[in-house]
Amino acid sequence: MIIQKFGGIAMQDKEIRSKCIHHIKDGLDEFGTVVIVVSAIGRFGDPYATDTLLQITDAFSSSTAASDLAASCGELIAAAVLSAELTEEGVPNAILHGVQSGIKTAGEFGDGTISHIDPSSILKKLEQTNCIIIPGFQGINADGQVMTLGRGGSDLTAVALAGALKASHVEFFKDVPGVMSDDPRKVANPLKLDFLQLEDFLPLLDCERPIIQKRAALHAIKTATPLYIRGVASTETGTWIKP
Ligand SMILES: Nc1ncnc2c1ncn2[C@@H]1O[C@H](COP(=O)(O)OP(=O)(O)O)[C@@H](O)[C@H]1O
Ligand SMILES: N[C@@H](CC(=O)OP(=O)(O)O)C(=O)O
Repeated sequence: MIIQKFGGIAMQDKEIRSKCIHHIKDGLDEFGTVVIVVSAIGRFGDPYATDTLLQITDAFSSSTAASDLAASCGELIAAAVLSAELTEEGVPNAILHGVQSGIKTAGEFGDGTISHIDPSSILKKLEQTNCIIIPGFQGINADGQVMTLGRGGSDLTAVALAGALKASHVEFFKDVPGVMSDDPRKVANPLKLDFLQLEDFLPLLDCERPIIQKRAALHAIKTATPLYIRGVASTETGTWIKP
């Protein structure tokens, strides 16, 4: 089993999502079972992007619980869209969201942590289908409320699920071909790295827009989970990051 994570850019439109579906089919062929984690579609200005949802009303500053519930809907919509498009392409799949995913959270709204994952519902569903979609960035707290996991939190969802489900690794699909020696938006012609130790990856995440959430990388160190970061639009070899 592997985990595949598709972020907001990889989910941006149907054309790019068809490339995601190609990677999912490849994952199913090679590894038999794929658990997919999706982020909200697009970036600010796109109708269901996280930053768009967070600005529906300035009253969200008065209720972080309400703000989290609204923000979580972006990933729910993304899961529904990808599920329908996979079905259209002949790939049977199921969505598990909210309490069904077994992801329990603690901490503050807007910046929750995963306290525990009960994998039983996912494992039960995997007896019926080998392709499951989990909306990233969210879990359910001890009071049964939806809580989000901090910006970039779908990465943490993916890595934490890998640990709980004993997946062999997590594949991240990006608008860059892999991890570069520097952010290509900031530095011209950075080198693509083929291999990194998880510890050596951490300093590359100390920037304004890291390639994955730092908390997700720290979780991968804790659970010794290998990560593979690759371009969504190509079959070019990406970057392996291993314990
Ligand atoms: N060292 C790096 N190598 C490659 N990309 C990097 C690096 N550091 C930061 N980035 C940025 O990460 C972006 C991809 O991450 P992001 O857009 O957050 O993906 P996602 O939507 O999948 O979470 C790239 O467009 C790039 O600007
Ligand atoms: N959609 C959330 C969670 C996330 O991880 O998104 P992305 O994978 O697009 O960075 C955010 O914008 O913070």
